[in-house]
Amino acid sequence: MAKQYDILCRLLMLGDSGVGKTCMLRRFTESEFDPSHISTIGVDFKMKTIEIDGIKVRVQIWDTAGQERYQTITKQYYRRAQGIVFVYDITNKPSFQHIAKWASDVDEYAPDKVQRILVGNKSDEELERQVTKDQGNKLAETFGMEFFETSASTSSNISESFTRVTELVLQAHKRDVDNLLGSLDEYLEKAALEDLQGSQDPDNNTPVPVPVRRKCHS
Ligand SMILES: Nc1nc2c(ncn2[C@@H]2O[C@H](COP(=O)(O)OP(=O)(O)OP(=O)(O)O)[C@@H](O)[C@H]2O)c(=O)[nH]1
Repeated sequence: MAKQYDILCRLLMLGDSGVGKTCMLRRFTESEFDPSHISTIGVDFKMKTIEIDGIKVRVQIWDTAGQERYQTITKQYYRRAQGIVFVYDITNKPSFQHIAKWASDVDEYAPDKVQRILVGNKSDEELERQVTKDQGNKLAETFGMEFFETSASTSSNISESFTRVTELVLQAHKRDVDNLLGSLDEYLEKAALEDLQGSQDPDNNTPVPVPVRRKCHS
């Protein structure tokens, strides 16, 4: 059985209801866009495997409900997040103003090492724009985050933003990743050696074990 991925990373999407979190996630994982708005209840997640610097990363992305009434549930997911995608809607100023609140919740409930990016979604709706790109950039700078404008509708910057936050997570966990890859190399060398020895011994029928799935932090 071929190894399917090297590392698992957990991302969390946060932002007001209707900013397009579910659509962004579906665009990234399924290359689809559904214009209807069915509010997420509590949390949901989707997975996608991407390759970064030769490492196969299984990205598990948690999509949270933006509605206030689910906040008690969704906050329970902050603790295990390694990366956060804060999303606002460029055609909805209040959703932009609320980013500060989402960010302060993350400060309170997420691990210190958590990586964050800021995303202004619905960039295809230029005529309806209420938040300028410059305002987005400045807010991101204030919080020390990288900034993207995306469109789940046209797919603009969707893959780039999810890939970037995953890269930031890998960088933040670099030592863990190096250790994992180091032990994988050792393991493969050992397995190859055993395989070679086995092939020289006609009585040796031992199967070569397959690397198991591992996570990128404890
Ligand atoms: N024009 C445009 N519309 C979008 C885009 N992304 C999402 N929408 C629309 O915005 C609405 C809300 O999208 P959702 O993805 O359901 O929003 P959400 O943030 O997941 O909402 P909650 O689950 O309630 O938190 C839907 O009607 C989408 O069609 C986009 O990039 N461009």
